[in-house]
Amino acid sequence: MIIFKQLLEKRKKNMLNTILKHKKEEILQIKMPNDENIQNRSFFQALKNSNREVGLIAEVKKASPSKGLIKENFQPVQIAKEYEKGLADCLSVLTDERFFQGNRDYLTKVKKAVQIPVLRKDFIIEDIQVLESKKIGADAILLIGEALEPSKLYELYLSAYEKGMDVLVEVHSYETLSNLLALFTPKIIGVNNRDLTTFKTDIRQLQHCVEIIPNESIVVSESGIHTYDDLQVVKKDGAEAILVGESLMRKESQENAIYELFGETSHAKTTS
Ligand SMILES: O=C(O)c1ccccc1NCC(=O)[C@H](O)[C@H](O)COP(=O)(O)O
Repeated sequence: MIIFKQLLEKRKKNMLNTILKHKKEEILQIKMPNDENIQNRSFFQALKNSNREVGLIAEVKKASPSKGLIKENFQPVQIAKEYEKGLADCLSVLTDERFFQGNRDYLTKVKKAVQIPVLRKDFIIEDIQVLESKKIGADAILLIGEALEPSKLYELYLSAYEKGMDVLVEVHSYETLSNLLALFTPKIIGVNNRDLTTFKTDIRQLQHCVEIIPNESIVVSESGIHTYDDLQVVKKDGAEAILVGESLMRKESQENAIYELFGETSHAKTTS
């Protein structure tokens, strides 16, 4: 039993590396899709002018390495439409197939079915994936500080903006953030409450980073946000937006799940 637990821990510890190793192989097989040519939407502006005091990026997430299968009978377009009805500001769609049971076609279908901006949630490490993201209709991509050298991340960041997409620059640690800020100021900074090497999640992670985040960057708190009380905690720590997947996905109605998370009883636009 102890050996089994140790093996499980070891496997979890290496998860980010395992994913990145697989991505490097996957990139060699990318078949560039036809250009979907769907009109670009500003992810940044949608968060800046959010429907609520704290903006919401609602994630379309079937499964994850830490939780396994999250949503049986997964219908990405239906979920996305419900999120939009619930006044999510933006959507995040997981496109990684191996570890999250996502698909790049899900993103394209979702983008065509809703009016709000869509983030491609994947592990982007090479420019070819940035181009691919644009072609499938992404309005924004995720770049992970713990997965990339700062200079590489900046190169991909510039490439995304050149192509008309926004970037959610995600970090977990103060150190990663501080190294990136020495190079440039991302327009949108996400602090992931989940350590991607151990899966340990602490919704107070933002408090370690917030003091060095420049005023002009939008601050997003990501992962592990389940309740209205969690939302109050991250808001108090400085979150201007949240990225939520699992807790919304596990509910029967994604629309009602949003109201519940924000402590709302009705479909009211609550920005003052
Ligand atoms: O979710 C995971 O298990 C995971 C494991 C390894 C790398 C990334 C992972 N998740 C990506 C995310 O950042 C989350 O999907 C996102 O922030 C939403 O988190 P949650 O609300 O906890 O589903």
